[in-house]
Amino acid sequence: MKIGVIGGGAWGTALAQVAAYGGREVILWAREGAVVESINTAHENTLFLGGVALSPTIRATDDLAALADMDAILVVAPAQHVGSVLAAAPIGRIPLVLCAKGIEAGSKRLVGEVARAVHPDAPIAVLSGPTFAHEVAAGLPTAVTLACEDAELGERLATRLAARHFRTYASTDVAGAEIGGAVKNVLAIGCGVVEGAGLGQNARAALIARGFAEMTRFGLARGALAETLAGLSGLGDLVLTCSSTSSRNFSLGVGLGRGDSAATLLADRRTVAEGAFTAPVLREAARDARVDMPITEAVCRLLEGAPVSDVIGDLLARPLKGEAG
Ligand SMILES: NC(=O)c1ccc[n+]([C@@H]2O[C@H](COP(=O)([O-])OP(=O)(O)OC[C@H]3O[C@@H](n4cnc5c(N)ncnc54)[C@H](O)[C@@H]3O)[C@@H](O)[C@H]2O)c1
Ligand SMILES: O=P(O)(O)OC[C@H](O)CO
Repeated sequence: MKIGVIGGGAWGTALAQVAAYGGREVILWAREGAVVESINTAHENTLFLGGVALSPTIRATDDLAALADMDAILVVAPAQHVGSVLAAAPIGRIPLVLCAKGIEAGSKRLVGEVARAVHPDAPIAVLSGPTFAHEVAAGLPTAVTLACEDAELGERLATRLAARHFRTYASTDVAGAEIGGAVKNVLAIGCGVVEGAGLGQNARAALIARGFAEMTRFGLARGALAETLAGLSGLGDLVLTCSSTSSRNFSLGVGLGRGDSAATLLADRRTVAEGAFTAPVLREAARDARVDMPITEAVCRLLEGAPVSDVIGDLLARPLKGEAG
């Protein structure tokens, strides 16, 4: 099976490394000439995943046409850029495995909806779960959801993309897998704020639990299955991302919690913190669906510059209610 990867950031590179196990050839498209050069000459992505020795069977290119005869393509560009990158790629009927976690600003579309609009003939799958790129690239174990409406194709992709340390669990709930990954990034910013503002570990655990309630309400309203939201791509990834400064979203929140502005924190980064872009559009989508998402609303206010003490005070001052509500 010939596997292509679109996106030469940390996750695209780590997934190329997984796909290359057993000596399989992988072609990775990267936007940056420096990434292409570094992978092809030194077998390392010094810009986004330095220190990891990559398989020599991974070949990098800056030409999307090189992906024209792949059996499957992993799409690992940031969510806001998936539409533009895919529009320039020769996809036709090649199955697309979407690995970005976010919602497109403006259109309010999940990444799968974006891909379907650009390439209506391409089968769509989603790969998502608790996966820090540096751990996966180092061969540490994890497990992910591989969701595809076509169950047979999903099983085939799950089998082909699995490795000894990278377990894939097949599902047919594409929306559920996508919503978990998109929403957890926003909640991770909130948990980072709790850390940065020194609000304690009880507060972080409470925020994870109430955040999961929020993710579930939104997911069910958008047709997701509860078991997907409680699985690897939902709760599993939520717990990971809300617990570690290895998360770009969590660490952005830590900075906000210490009183830095989002503009300052984001200006210093080459890497993507998807939650910062997903939060405002998730708030809009939740309001459209009449789903109450107070933590998402709070994260949006923090990103917009509201003082941490005001936002936390307002969250805590909301009327008490039943836990199931
Ligand atoms: N890094 C991880 O541990 C990890 C794990 C799972 C999922 N993801 C998801 O994978 C996706 C990609 O993240 P990453 O960590 O690989 O990226 P990264 O933060 O390592 O690198 C940034 C990426 O954004 C790309 N980019 C920047 N501007 C662009 C533009 N205008 N058009 C197209 N591409 C542009 C860069 O080329 C680079 O590939 C995100 O949705 C992220 O949430 C990341
Ligand atoms: O660094 P983050 O916050 O983008 O998280 C990376 C992955 O999504 C974790 O599964």
